[in-house]
Amino acid sequence: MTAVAAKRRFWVEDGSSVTSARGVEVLDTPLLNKNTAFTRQERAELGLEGLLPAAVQTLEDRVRRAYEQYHEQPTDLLKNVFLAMLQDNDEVLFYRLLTEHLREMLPVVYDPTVGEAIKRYSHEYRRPRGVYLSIAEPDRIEAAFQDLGLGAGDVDLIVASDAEEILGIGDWGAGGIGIAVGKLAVYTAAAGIDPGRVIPVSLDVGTNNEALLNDPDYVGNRHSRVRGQRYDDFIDAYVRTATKLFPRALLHWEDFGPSNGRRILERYRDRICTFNDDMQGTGAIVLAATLSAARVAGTRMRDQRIVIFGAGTAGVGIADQLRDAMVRDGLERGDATRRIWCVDRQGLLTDDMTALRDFQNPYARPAAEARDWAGTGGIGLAEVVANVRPTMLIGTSTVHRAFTEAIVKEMARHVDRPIIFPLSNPTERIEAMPGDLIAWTGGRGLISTGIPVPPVTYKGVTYAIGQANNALLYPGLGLGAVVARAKRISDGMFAAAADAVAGLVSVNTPGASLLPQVENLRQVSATVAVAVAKRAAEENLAQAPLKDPIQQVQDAMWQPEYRPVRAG
Ligand SMILES: NC(=O)c1ccc[n+]([C@@H]2O[C@H](COP(=O)([O-])OP(=O)(O)OC[C@H]3O[C@@H](n4cnc5c(N)ncnc54)[C@H](O)[C@@H]3O)[C@@H](O)[C@H]2O)c1
Ligand SMILES: O=C(O)C[C@H](O)C(=O)O
Ligand SMILES: [Mg+2]
Repeated sequence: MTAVAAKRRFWVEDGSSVTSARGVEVLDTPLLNKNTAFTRQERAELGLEGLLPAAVQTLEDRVRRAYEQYHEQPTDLLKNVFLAMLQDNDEVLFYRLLTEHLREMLPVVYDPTVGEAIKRYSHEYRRPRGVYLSIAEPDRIEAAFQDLGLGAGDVDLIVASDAEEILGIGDWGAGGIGIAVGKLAVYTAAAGIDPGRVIPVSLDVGTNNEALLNDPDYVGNRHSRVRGQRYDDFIDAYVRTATKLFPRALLHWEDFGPSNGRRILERYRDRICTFNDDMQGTGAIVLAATLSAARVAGTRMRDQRIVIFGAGTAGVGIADQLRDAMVRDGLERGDATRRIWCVDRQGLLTDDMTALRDFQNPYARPAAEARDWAGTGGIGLAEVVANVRPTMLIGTSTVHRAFTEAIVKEMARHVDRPIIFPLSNPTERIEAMPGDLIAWTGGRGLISTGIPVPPVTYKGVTYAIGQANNALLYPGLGLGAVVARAKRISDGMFAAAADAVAGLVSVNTPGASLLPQVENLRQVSATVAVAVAKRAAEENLAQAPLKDPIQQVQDAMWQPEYRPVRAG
């Protein structure tokens, strides 16, 4: 039985969990199990007396021991596996430990170690978590969800991935469930989304990763990726079934390939409550970091000249939100678009190129503009930077070390405070390390990264590097949507979320971070949630009354505490 399937074994009444389970079944239900923290009375009532050692311990005792055991794990991957086992055994303990040590453990549960765990998924596999939907059996989708035993009002959030572009590490097939599980752990740790009301989903449409196809241990469908009508019908069957069975659920899309991510979002965004995290969550957190950077630089949004390296799902998602922010700052849409230059594998995207993706087209530059820019190898990033003299350089390319010393120094020659965001994840994909960027710009660079990095000291100033990762944004967005019971997720809700994050940052001291610190993730998420819920109400998208959004958001946050358990 999966961890999620076990949920139907209990319900909550007056702050207590009431369960029909007895004995080992209680210990096997992660959201019910308190292990040595069950009281004598609970042990008697639930048939646990012979099954536990004598001591009755507290959650604090259990956290202390789990923290010691965590430190006995020799590698980050084994720490990740240890935490997954804890989550499958005692979810309250897992979340309490994670919440108390967020800065230390977020990189293990989430980016960057989650990437390694996904690569190793079939080998480290111990037990299932979530719902695994197979393209071979689209008519079994409903039955698969029903196996969870959850009712129509029981689910707030579903995170689904087809795993075609996991972080910057490509196609990892069935292992992609790991990104859905990781994102959901962050939703709970950061925003108090109730872990009993969420579902991680693997949409297994095959994989083009030959190492997996030839790995005897691989646990997913062993064929190449299905595309075209069959793929679309499968996604459609997932959306229809999930929204029919769980009409209150927000559908979050994660790590789809560029040919599908945007298409899927465009098809459903005006019909159901849904968003794509890589495009929209990323766009909004990068906008927040940009607003802070512009404050430090003393410049306006409308005056930025922006080069985006890697015009895929995330890169163009960022372009869209920066363009919209320039429009809000007074530019015409066309003029705002013209302040953005996108560079991809084929170099600068220009309007004479025939193979551009639909979503890249709006950003294609007139070919005539760049006629004289070509160096020996065409119009690459170096030529674009030299000619555009950008104020901002954003990396979403997955190309490690693409931001070379020569390119960065050239950029820094023409602008006082160069804004440089190497956003590719995980660590082995990042376009440049912050220490180098600070040194190459003589401390003038305004830097933010997707992975967590330690502060950099340069010439006596310590630079805190804010993590421009969508983890600072989507948990609060989700919580705000849940509290407002939003019908849709609008562009306005992302803009409100970005403003809320930027509003929490004080950039007055030299070297200050452009984004709030990860330790403050719960506060950040609560603030974002309030802003998102209010915006939903203003746009008539809220289905729940919002009398006191600040209190409503607080009340909605699940806390990692043991509840009393009664036999029922
Ligand atoms: N910090 C964040 O919150 C965040 C959010 C989303 C994605 N990302 C990261 O951004 C990266 C891209 O993710 P995505 O979902 O957009 O993937 P994607 O596959 O949709 O886009 C990557 C783009 O980079 C281009 N590219 C690849 N090699 C290139 C090269 N040599 N030169 C120029 N362009 C090249 C690809 O053609 C593609 O258009 C990943 O590393 C991912 O982890 C970070
Ligand atoms: O998962 C992350 O760390 C951020 C982002 O969604 C990504 O795909 O890289
Ligand atoms: Mg992602």
